Order: sequence, then C-alpha cells, then structure tokens
Amino acid sequence: MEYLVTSAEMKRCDGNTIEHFGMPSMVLMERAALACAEELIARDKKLKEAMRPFGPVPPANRTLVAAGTGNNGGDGLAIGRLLSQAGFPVDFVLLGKEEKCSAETAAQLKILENYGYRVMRKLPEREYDIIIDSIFGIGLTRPVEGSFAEAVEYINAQDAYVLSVDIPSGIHGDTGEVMGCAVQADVTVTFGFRKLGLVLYPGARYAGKVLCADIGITQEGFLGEYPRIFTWNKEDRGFLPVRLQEGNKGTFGKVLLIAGSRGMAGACELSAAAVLKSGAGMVRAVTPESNRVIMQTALPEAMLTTYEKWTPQAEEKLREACAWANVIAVGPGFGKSPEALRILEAVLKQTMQPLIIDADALNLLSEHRELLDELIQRQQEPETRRELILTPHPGEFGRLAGKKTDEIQKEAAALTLEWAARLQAAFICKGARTLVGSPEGRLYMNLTGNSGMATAGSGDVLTGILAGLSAQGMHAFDAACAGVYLHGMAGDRAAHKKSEYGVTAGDLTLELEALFPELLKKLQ
Ligand SMILES: NC(=O)C1=CN([C@@H]2O[C@H](COP(=O)(O)OP(=O)(O)OC[C@H]3O[C@@H](n4cnc5c(N)ncnc54)[C@H](O)[C@@H]3O)[C@@H](O)[C@H]2O)[C@@H](O)CC1
Ligand SMILES: Nc1ncnc2c1ncn2[C@@H]1O[C@H](COP(=O)(O)OP(=O)(O)O)[C@@H](O)[C@H]1O
Ligand SMILES: [K+]
Repeated sequence: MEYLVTSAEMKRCDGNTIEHFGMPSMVLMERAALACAEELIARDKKLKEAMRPFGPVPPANRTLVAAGTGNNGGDGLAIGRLLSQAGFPVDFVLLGKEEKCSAETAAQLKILENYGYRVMRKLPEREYDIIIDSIFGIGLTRPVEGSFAEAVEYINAQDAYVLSVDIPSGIHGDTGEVMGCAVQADVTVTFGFRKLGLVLYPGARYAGKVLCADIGITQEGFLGEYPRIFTWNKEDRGFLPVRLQEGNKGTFGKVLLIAGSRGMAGACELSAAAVLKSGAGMVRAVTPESNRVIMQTALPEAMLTTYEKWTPQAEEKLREACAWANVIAVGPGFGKSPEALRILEAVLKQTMQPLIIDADALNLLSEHRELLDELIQRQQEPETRRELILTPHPGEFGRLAGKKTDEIQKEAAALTLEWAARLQAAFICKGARTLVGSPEGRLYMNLTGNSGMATAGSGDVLTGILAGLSAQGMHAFDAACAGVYLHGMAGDRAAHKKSEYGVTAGDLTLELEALFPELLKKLQ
C-alpha cells in the first residue's frame, strides 16, 4: 500500500519531520539533491559504457540548473553542486528575485558562492545535454507566466535530458493540471511520497519516468493523520482470496450474472468468462432467449436462464435463479427494455446477496429515481443493507448524480466518496485513473491499466472480475480495489503483447489466467 499525497499533505509531513522530529531541513534537502545527482551520475556511467566500443566520445553531460527561489530551487542548486563535484560541467541560473529566496535556497546560494560558483540571472544562449528543472515544486500556487513561462519554453525547446525535481514545474501537485505551461521531463525524482499530480493526467505524461526517493520523510511524519488516497503497487500481492484446498465449486461461489440483451450477447459472454477466470465456482447467466446458442457455444461452462417477455413464469425463473446465487451482478449489455426494468426492480427489492450494478442497470437507476431512492433508503438500514458495488464511468456517474461528465471528472474524488457514503457501497468511478470509495471514506486510486482498455466490453470484463472475487467471499471494498487492480494488470499484460492499439476486451480475460500464476509466484 502506498499513499498518494496532495501538496498540503506533503507539506504537513515535511513540516512535522522538521519541527516535530527535529530533522534539519537542510539535511532533507541534501538527501533530496543526492538522490537526483545519483540518478544522473548512474545514467552518465551507463551512457559512457554503451559508447566505449566506439572509441573516445566527448561526454554529453553539460548541465544547466534552472532554479526558482523556493525550496525546489534550493534542491536544484544543491544537485548542481554535487554534479559539479562529480565532474560534470554545470551552469546555474536563478529565476526570480534573490530577495524572495527561502532560507534554505539562500543558504544554497551562499554555499555555491563560497565554492566560487557563478549563478547567472538570465537564461544563457547555449545548448545543454542535461537540464535540472527546479523552478517550482509543490509550492506552485498560480499559473506560470512571464519570465518563468519563458524559462519553461526554453527548457522544452532544448534537445536535453530533463530531470524535474519533485514535480515538473508548472504541473499542479494535486490535480496534474498544466498551470499555463509546464516542463516536459524525461525523469522526475520525487521525494517521500508520489504526489497526485504525478499520477493524474496530464501531469503523468509531463513527468516522464517517476522515481520516488527516500530522503528520510516517512509515514511517521503524518503524526497519525494519514493522506486520503492510497494505491497498490508491485509489492502488493496478498489480496487474493484464500483458496481452500479441499473446496468444491460451491465453496468458491455462485454468481448470477444478469446481462446481455437482444443483439448484445457479447457483453454477457465477456462478463461471464471473467467471472470464471477470476476463480469463482459457477456462473449462471440470465439473458434473453435469443442469446442462448451464442452463449452455449462461446462459453459452455456457463449455465443459462433465459427470458423473452416478462411473464409470471419468467418472474418465477428469475426468483429461483436469484435464490441459487451467492452474488448477483446486473448490467453489462442489459439494455433498458421494460423487461430489463422489471428484472432490476425484482433484484433490488427481493434479494439481499452482494450485488454489483453496472452499465445499463446504472442508467435505469438514473432514469427511475424512485428505484434509486429506495436503494439508498434500504442501504441506510442495517437490516436491509447489502454488500454493494457500483461501477459507473464518468458519463454514467453524471447521469446518476445529475451532473455533467466534466463536472464529475473535476470533482471525482469528492463525489466518489459522497456517493459511496450515500449508497453505503464500494463506489467505483472508472477512467484512466479509476477511483474506489468506501462508505467510511477510504479512497483507492488505481494506477494499473492503459489506453488499450478504452475498448468496447472492457467494463463488462471488470464486472465479471468483481463478481468472481465477491463470490469467493471478499467484501465489497476489498473486491472492488482488487478487481480494478487485476483488470488493469491484465490490460497491461495485453498491451505488452499487442500494444495499446491492439487490445480487445477478450484479451483482458485471457490475460487474467496468466496473471494469477505470476501473482502467486511472487507470494511464495
Ligand atoms: N525541507 C523541506 O521542506 C523540503 C522541501 N523540498 C523541496 O521543496 C519544494 C517545495 O518548496 P516550496 O514550498 O518553497 O515551494 P516551491 O519551491 O515549489 O516554490 C514556491 C515559490 O514560488 C512562488 N510561486 C508559486 N507559484 C508561482 C508562479 N506561478 N509564478 C511565480 N512564482 C510562484 C511562491 O510564492 C514561492 O515563493 C518541494 O517541491 C521539494 O522540491 C525538498 O528539498 C525536501 C525537503
Ligand atoms: N486510458 C485508460 N487507462 C486505463 N484504463 C482505462 C483507460 N480508459 C478506460 N480504461 C478502463 O477500461 C474500462 C472501460 O469501461 P467502460 O467505460 O465501462 O467500457 P465498456 O462500456 O465499453 O465496457 C474501465 O475499467 C476503465 O477504467
Ligand atoms: K520542479
């Protein structure tokens, strides 16, 4: 588990490390500088090794430090000093008025002066191999303009390897927005914790490769008041549901998947396959009769309950199917027919099992507010409350919340938590950086996945995974976090093989089966 922090959370942690624990600010700055310098020295060594067979080649390490007056600038000046002492030819430029320098940056200037370095006040007209971007860090508070914007353009126009210190200058630390203009980095070395602006788009694109350096700012610095958002990374492998060796197919759960409509058999098939590939024991699909042959041919492992018109017999069949299941998922390719509405109504009012609501089932809730209100009401009472997962993309979320899609995207974190609390559910807001909110206010941000997953049917696979994990006994929030994490990992494996252009939803299910052995191997 890793925290992703806002600028304010990071500053609080920095401040506590310095004031509460007594770690001198200049020590942190020196460690930050050392982490960046080491990265560049290692790169230089690698380049020289690669060039060796070609005979003597001049070293491509002429370096410029572009420093602002805040502590980010102080980091940059210290990096330049360390690089110079390691043999790099380094120029320094200070942007902004010297009298505005923070105490630490003023101290760094003094050290440079003592060593006899010259710090320019204007951008030099020459080319560099390496540029250290330390104009602004997490202290950026307003759009970048004037001479600062010129400096950003200057850096971006150079054919240099750019290392951004902490965050590319011009990227908002909390939102990843470009504040007027921003430095395009090749690598960003960030300190202590990854800032949200480095993982959210477009900031993630500007940051290039992100390295998180330990400079002695640790979780203790939060003094028990932890950041709001967490994520999982490669070290997190222990979330898979425990597999009972003596288990039978009942042990691993029965999923009732209500999906597909006339001409939309694929959604049902993709989802049902993902249920089985996630380790669930059984899946029964409820789908229109017209999908029978397709389903039985494509996925003979799935059982079927089909319907045509909504009759008392059809209602009875649905009731029996619901009674059989441990978990119910409704929505992929479901359509919004009168039959679909009746089925959703029956599921909401007559069942109590863990439920996953996706796609058209969410749209039906948006269009029939009385159903949504009743669901909210039921979730407030402990006797009628159920394990619930909702999986809207921002368009579906907007319809549910009565907001425009871009309003949802702007306020995604707050709205996800608001709706998780309102529905007492694991609320998933899908996208390039999917969020999962819990009713208690926990917020997971997913960093796996890629643009190859923006392909028809990808969401249907996610619903299948969520149902499969829930059927194996995982609680809603745990299943939701694990589900989006695995879904993205499957997407990353698929893109690795086929590129982001070639990924289809079916590939995600196929990659799931290759993913589990990999995860299990790492656990041993
Ligand atoms: N001791 C510490 O607190 C540590 C801080 N560190 C570094 O310090 C950075 C944060 O330092 P600061 O809080 O001093 O902030 P910054 O160095 O990001 O700069 C903030 C300064 O720029 C000004 N400013 C903000 N937006 C501007 C704009 N658009 N145009 C012109 N001026 C603007 C502010 O008024 C302020 O003077 C981190 O990103 C990190 O690099 C690291 O050295 C680690 C330790
Ligand atoms: N650029 C992206 N990066 C990572 N994941 C993405 C990206 N675009 C879409 N996804 C993921 O793909 C899935 C798309 O789901 P959805 O929008 O419901 O598609 P569909 O309705 O076609 O199944 C979501 O899980 C989403 O998080
Ligand atoms: K920077």
